[in-house]
Amino acid sequence: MKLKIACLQMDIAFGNPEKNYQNAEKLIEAAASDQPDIIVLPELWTTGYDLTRLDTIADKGALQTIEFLKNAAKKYNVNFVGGSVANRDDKGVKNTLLIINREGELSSEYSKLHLFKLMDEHLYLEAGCEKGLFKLDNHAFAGVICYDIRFPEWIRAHTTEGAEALFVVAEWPAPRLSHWRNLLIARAIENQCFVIACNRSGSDPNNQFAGHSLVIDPWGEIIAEAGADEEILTAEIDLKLVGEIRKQIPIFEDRRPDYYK
Ligand SMILES: NC(=O)CCC(=O)C(=O)O
Repeated sequence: MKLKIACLQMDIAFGNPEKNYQNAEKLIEAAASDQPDIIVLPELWTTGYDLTRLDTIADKGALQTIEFLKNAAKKYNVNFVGGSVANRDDKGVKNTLLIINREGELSSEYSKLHLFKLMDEHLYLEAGCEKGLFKLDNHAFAGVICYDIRFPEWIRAHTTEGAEALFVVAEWPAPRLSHWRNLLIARAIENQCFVIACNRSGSDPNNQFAGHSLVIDPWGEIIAEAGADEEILTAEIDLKLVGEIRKQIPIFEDRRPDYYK
């Protein structure tokens, strides 16, 4: 039930997928030396928020990134919550989270449901329409993307279906660092689940990003927190704690959904 996690809090090169693949390769190799069970990457890690150039830099069908992560998963025997990529198909570009298991298979995908207007996502991206539930090593998890954490009802829709840990991949700007920390802690407490949140570091032409990737337990205690710069944040989580806390304060039994949606 114990899982070792490594969050790659990358500094993302703006609009430069090749440079980002190289950096990710280096960080994955370094993280793998500690034999983690799950490596997590941030949001839009191949392109950053270079949205005006998605026509040329988005990953068609996310195929290049899927191949990249599959190879790394097999090489290092590790699962990936592989961050999100700008994923182009005939209808447009989605912001898609990729889940790759340690056998090197694409186990699941989730496209960001809530588009963030403050960073122009609605002008360049298509929203997803499915939940981010997935399984790795037989454990039930959920994955969401950045702005999604402002929608507690969306996260709840995953934990009522059994998710024991919530993975969040993000490009969260520094001016709202306090929102990032408080929202993530709140999601952990109200859902009695682990929260593993991987943000990026560095800056792009429009934003300075916060870093401060976090691993939070189901009691709302911070187990590990990164600084502002590029780093690999590691932590060990014990999923047994989820059942214990849900038994102690049985909120999922005590809910009154007839009175609220
Ligand atoms: N990339 C994002 O979705 C950013 C969300 C954000 O900054 C917020 O305040 O919410």
